[in-house]
Amino acid sequence: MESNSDSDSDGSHVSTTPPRQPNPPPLPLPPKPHLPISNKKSKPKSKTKTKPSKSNKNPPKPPETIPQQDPFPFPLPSFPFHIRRPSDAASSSSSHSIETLPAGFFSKSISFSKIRKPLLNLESSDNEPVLNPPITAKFAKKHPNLIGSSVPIPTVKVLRGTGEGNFVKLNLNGKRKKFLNKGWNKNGKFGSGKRFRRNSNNYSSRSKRTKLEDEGNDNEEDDLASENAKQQEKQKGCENDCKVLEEAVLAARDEASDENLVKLLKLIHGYDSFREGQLEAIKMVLAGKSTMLILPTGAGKSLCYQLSALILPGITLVVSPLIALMIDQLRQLPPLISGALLSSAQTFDESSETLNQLRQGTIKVLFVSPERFLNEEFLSVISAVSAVSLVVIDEAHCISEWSHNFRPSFMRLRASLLHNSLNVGSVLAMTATATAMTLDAIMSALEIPRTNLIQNAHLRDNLRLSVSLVKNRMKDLLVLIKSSPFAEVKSIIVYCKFQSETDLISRYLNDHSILAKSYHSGISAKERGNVQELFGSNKIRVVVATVAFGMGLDKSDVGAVIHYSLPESLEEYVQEIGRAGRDGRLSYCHLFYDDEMYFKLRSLMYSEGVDEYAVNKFLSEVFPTDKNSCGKICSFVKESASRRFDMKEEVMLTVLTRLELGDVQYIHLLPQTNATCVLNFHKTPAVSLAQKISAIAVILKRSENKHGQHIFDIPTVANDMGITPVELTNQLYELKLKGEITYEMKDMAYCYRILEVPADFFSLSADITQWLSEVESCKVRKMDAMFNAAYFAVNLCDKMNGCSSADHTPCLQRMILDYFAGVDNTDFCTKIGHSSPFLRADIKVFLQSNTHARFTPRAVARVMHGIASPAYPYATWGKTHFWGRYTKINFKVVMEAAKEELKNFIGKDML
Ligand SMILES: Nc1ncnc2c1ncn2[C@@H]1O[C@H](COP(=O)(O)OP(=O)(O)OP(=O)(O)O)[C@@H](O)[C@H]1O
Repeated sequence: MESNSDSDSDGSHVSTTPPRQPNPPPLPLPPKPHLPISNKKSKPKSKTKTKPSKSNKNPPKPPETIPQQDPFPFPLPSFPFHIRRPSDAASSSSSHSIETLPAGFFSKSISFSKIRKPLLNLESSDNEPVLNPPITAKFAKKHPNLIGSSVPIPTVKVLRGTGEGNFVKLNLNGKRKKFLNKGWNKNGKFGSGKRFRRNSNNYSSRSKRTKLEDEGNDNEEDDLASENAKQQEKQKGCENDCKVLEEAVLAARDEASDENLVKLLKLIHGYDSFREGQLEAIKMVLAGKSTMLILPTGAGKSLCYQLSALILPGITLVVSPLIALMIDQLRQLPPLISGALLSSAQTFDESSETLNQLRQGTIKVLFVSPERFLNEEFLSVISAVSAVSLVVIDEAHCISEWSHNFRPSFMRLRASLLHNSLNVGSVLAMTATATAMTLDAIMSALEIPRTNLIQNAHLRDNLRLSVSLVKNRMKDLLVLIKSSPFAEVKSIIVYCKFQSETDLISRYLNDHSILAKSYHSGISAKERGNVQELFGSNKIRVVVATVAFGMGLDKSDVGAVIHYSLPESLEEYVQEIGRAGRDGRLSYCHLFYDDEMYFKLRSLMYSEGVDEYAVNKFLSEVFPTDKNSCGKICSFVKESASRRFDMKEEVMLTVLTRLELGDVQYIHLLPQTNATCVLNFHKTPAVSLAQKISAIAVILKRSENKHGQHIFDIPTVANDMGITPVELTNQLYELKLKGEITYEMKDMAYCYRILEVPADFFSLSADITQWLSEVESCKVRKMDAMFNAAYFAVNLCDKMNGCSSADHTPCLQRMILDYFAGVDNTDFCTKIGHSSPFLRADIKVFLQSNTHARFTPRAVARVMHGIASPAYPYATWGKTHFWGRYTKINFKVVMEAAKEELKNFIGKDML
C-alpha cells in the first residue's frame, strides 16, 4: 500500500498540519482495473520470503531513520522490544504466503440513461459564487455583499501591513459607502455618525492626496466637486435606508416577533421568508438561550447568526475551523454589519489593529479560530472591553472526539470558559453533521439543554444519490461524466482521497475534452484561489479535489458531486454531497466504491493511534523530573518530538489539551511558539544594551555565541524572566522596530505552563491511551458504516422503496438518517479478515530482517498495513517487502500477532 502522505484528511489539515510527503507512489493509469495496494514492480530479494506473493517484493533495507530511545525515568511497560539477536529466519519462513482473500463483488451495472432527466437551468447564475480566495481576491462580477475599500471595483481585501488591521466594512447592495458608517456602536446603538477609523482614514488620506496632486487643475476639481455631490446624494439615500433599517432592528430588539424578524430578513437579506429552523434558532438566541442548531448543508445556518448579531447589542464572536472559511463568511456578512477576523496568518500589526478596533467597539462580528482562545491578550480584550452577546461555533462537531473532524483546539470551547471567563450571553453551536454521540458531547461541553436543540433532517431532498462498484475507476468516471444526466451538468466536483489522484484525473479529463482543474492543499494558495474563481465563474466545468475543497463553498449551481474514492465517514459524504444543489435544483451525487480502496482507507484509520508505551514516554517529557517544575513554562519542538514519540503532531496536541481540560488541570497550554531564536545586535553593542534592557541581559547569559550570532531557547529565557514566550517575543519585536536587533525564529514548539505534576503516571497514561483507542475504534466504525452503506445500496437493497439500479436515494437516505440517529449498521457486511495462516511467520521474517530497528507491535502492524508514521516514514519503510501486505486483515489482529512475535524475540534474548 502506498503512503497516506498525500491525502487531505480533513479541513483542519489545511491550517494545522505540515505539508504531506510530496511524492506518493504513482497511481495506475487506465485501463487497469484497480488501484494497487503495493508496488508490484519491485522484486523480492529476501531468501527468507515465505510465499509467492502479489505484493511488492523489495528486500528490507536498513531504515534511514531509526526511532530513538530516550532515557526514561519511569519503569517501562513491555514495549518496544529491541530485537538484539536474530534467529534463523530461513527455517521458519520459507513456506509461508500471504493470504488470498475473497474477491470483490460484481458490480450491478448502472444504466445512466435510466436516471431521470435533469431539471437543470444551464443559464449562468447571477448569484456569483464566492469561494475561498487567497488573502486578497478580486471579483469580476458584482456580488451583493461587497467588502468596502477605497476603490470602486468590488474588492475583497484583508489588509496587510497598512496599520489598519483587517477591519472591513461591508456595503449595501454592492455600493460602496465612502464617508458614512452607520454601523452599530459599542453601546448597541445604530448609526451614531461616528466613522469607522479605516474608512475615515482611507477617505481623508485619499482626498488629501488628490488635492495635492491636482493643485491648480480646475477640471479635476470640478470632477471632484461633482463626485462629492454624487456622494452626498448617495449618502442621503443611504441615510434613508439606514433609518428604515435602524427602526426595523430596534423593533426586533424590542420584540422578536415573527413579523418584526421577517421584516428585517427582507430588508437585510432580501428574502421573503425564513427557511425551516431559522426563525426558531434566531428567537432562541435573542432570548439569550444557548442553542444547538443542526440543519442540512446549504440550509442557511449562517443567516441565523448574521441576523441575531445585528439585533443583539454586544459583539458576536464566530469560531471557525479554517481561515479560508472565515474569509468566506466575512465576505458573506450582510451589509451594515461591521466584520473583522483574527487569524494566525496575520502580522502582529494587523492583529493589534483588529484588537484596537475591538476595544473601540467598532466591530460587530469577529471571526476567530479556536486557537485564539489560548491568547491571553485576546481573552483580556474580549472580557474587559467588549460585551459578547453571542458566541457562534460553526462546524461545532469539531468539539467532539467522536466526530469525523475532531479538532483538539475546539475542546477549549466549553461553557465554563465562555460563560465564566468571557461572560458570554449565549452560545449558538451549528453543524450539518452530528451523530447522536457527537451531539451529546457538544451539548454537554457547551451546557446546552436538550430543550434548546433545533434539528432537521440531514439531507436535502433535491439530491439524487447513486452508487456503483468500480471496475475501471478512471474510465468509469469518464463514462459517468459523459452520460446523462451528468453530461448536462455544468459544474461538477469530483472528490478524491489522494492529492496525486486529483492531478492525474484532471489531466485525464482534459485529455478527453472536459475542462477540469485539480485542487488540494499541496498547491499554492494563489493557484487554489485561481481554481475557485475559474470554477465560480463557470470557466471550468470540473474541479477534481480532495476534502480541502468545499468547506464554506456556496456556489449555488454545483449540479453534481462525484466521489471517486469512498469518503471516510457518512459525515464526510453528507458534507461533500452538500456542495451540490444549493440552489434547490435537482442535483446528482454518485459514489464509486470498491473493496481495495475500502481496505486501504480502513488501514489509514489506524494512522493516528498510539500505544501506552508512547503515551508514557510522552508524559515523562511533558513533566520534567525536576521537583520544582510547577509554574514552569516548558516547550518541545513539534517536528522532532513527533519523530521521537512516533506521534502525529495533532495527536500530541490532543494529549496536551486533555492534560489541560481533563478532570485534573495538569498544565495550562500557551500559544505555540518558536523555541529557538538566532539574534544579531546592530546599533548598540550587546553588553551596553543588556545594561538597559533586562531581556537582553538574560539572553546574553543564556545564549550560545556562534560567529557573532546569539542562539538561545526562548522558553528558557522567558522562564528566567518570569514572563511568557509571547511577552518575550513582543519585547524583541519592539527592539527590532527600533533597529537595535534582528532575529530569526525557528523550531515551532508546543508551549505550556505546568500546574500540577501527576502523582501516578501509569494510571494517567493508561487512561489517555484507553481514550485514544476508543477514538480510533470510533473512526474505524465510521469507515465501516460508510462502506456498508455503499455496499448495501448496490448489493442488498430490495428496491422496494423506490430505489433502482441507478438511483439509490431512498435506501442511502435511510441509512444516513439511521446512522445519525445512532443505529449501528456496521454488522451486515464484514469484509475484513480476522486471521491469516501466514501472518505470524511473515512478521517473524520482517523482524529478523530488521534487527537494527526497534519496534512496538503497533509499528509492526503499521508496516504490514502500509501506514507511514513519523518514526517509520514511507520513504524508508515503504520499500520493505511486507509493506501493506495485510491490509485485509484486521489491524488489531496484526498487532496481536506482532506482540506475540516480539515476545518470542525477547524470550530468546533472555535465554
Ligand atoms: N431564508 C432564506 N431564503 C432563501 N435563501 C436563503 C435563506 N437563508 C439562507 N439562504 C441562502 O442559502 C444559501 C446557503 O446558506 P449558508 O451558507 O448559510 O448554508 P449553511 O447551512 O451554512 O451551509 P453549510 O453547512 O454547507 O456551510 C446562501 O446562499 C443563503 O443566502
